Amino acid sequence: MYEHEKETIELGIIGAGGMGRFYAQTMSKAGWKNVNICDLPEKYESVKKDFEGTSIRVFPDGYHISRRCDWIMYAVEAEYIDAVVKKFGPATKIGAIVGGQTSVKKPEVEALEKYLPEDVHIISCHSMHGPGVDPKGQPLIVIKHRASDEKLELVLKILSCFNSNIAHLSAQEHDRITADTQAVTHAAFLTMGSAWRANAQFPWLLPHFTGGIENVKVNVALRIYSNKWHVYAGLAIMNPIANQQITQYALSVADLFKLMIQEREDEFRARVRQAGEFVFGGLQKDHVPILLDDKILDEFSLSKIPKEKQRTPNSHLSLLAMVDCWHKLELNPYEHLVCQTPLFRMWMGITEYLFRNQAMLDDAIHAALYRKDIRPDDMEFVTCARGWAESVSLGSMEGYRKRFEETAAFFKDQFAESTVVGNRMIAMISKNTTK
Ligand SMILES: NC(=O)C1=CN([C@@H]2O[C@H](COP(=O)(O)OP(=O)(O)OC[C@H]3O[C@@H](n4cnc5c(N)ncnc54)[C@H](OP(=O)(O)O)[C@@H]3O)[C@@H](O)[C@H]2O)C=CC1
Ligand SMILES: O=C(O)C(=O)Cc1ccc(O)cc1
Repeated sequence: MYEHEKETIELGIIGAGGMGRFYAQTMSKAGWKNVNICDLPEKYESVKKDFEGTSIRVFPDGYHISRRCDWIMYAVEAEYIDAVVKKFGPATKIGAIVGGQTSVKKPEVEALEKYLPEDVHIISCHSMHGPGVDPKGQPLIVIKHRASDEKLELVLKILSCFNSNIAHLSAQEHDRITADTQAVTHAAFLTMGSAWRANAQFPWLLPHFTGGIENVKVNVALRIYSNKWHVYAGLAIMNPIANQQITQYALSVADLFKLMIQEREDEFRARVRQAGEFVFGGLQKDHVPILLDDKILDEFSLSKIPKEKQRTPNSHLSLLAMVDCWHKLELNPYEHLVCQTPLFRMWMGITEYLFRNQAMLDDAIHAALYRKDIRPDDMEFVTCARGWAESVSLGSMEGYRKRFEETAAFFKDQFAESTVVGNRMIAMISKNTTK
């Protein structure tokens, strides 16, 4: 397919990190003959070495890419997008198509509009998964920002090699939806990690954090902390809508906690019930649950605790607060599945599981109100949720990095194992992504 284009079109990627390499390799494997990539000039020799023996061409910097390529993708840190496009954008070949892969589109399209010559087309994209995940069936957002239909057609041909589910959105729609699908999800898992660290807990050693949906919490939190901090910082701090949503999440956590410690059972139950009805009440009778059964999740444990000792009740404050947050923001997460990432799907899956399983929800509510032995965990969760929300609203990338790295260091010995288990979990949950 597209044999002529594959021989003649020059594809270019600026930024040879995880995503840039993943794009270059996938395109080259699909038969695109002219795939070009660069990173920073000081990394030229090492990147060249990494691509030795492949047909991918490595260049010293973005000027080389800009001057020769017909399709160009900036795959750099969101924080640097303005500076990098400012530098190389003006050298773009006449009539080329340019876009970015950053996880937040407002700063990206602003930079492209500002620095690219007017005869250049702007079509951005965003794969809704990390570089280690099979792209087949995962959402791939395409943003035709300033381009002819003919150029869009060419971009769709180029991106077809991922076999992803293409969704067309504007930059604004993208940022509104991903604030929920990604930024709040990450905030919840980041909070779990820093709360465990604050309590000096390795959760896989504790009965109330092992088995079933607890395994998702532990694996996903560790997966995030084992990745690059700038990905999470960029999409939270540089997206103004993300800030509002993360702030509401922290507020929901704190409000619920205040009702819990005063044992105001009626109000607490009413608030959880109303939120649950708002989010899940409209589901059709034949709705297929995202997770079929939480027993499936038992096999994704990092724990060595025997199964029969598992399952002591947990308040699931993180999940109750998520549903409360969606309710307060009047936001239906099912409408956002168009931008789902594997981690969001997992998060939705366990939330849906809890709220549609009345016995489990009752146990969680009871534990939240009356089990004093888990209060220290919930108290740290409240503190850390507010800490992350403040860190995002202060807008300091450096502050975010410090918070992130402190917790990452605490968990680092477990990363190798959690990555393997996390990959299996993502493969399981992605099986019916498109359904
Ligand atoms: N990782 C993920 O799961 C996903 C990430 N994204 C987004 O894609 C983008 C890239 O992410 P990812 O690949 O993970 O990050 P990486 O940090 O792995 O890659 C970014 C690369 O760009 C390089 N770079 C920085 N400035 C320049 C420059 N002036 N010229 C050439 N190269 C430069 C960086 O170098 P250095 O490290 O020295 O700064 C780095 O090697 C980010 O915006 C991220 O938000 C999108 C989807 C998924
Ligand atoms: O699945 C997730 O949320 C991830 O953490 C991976 C990820 C990170 C950044 C993106 O822009 C898209 C996907």
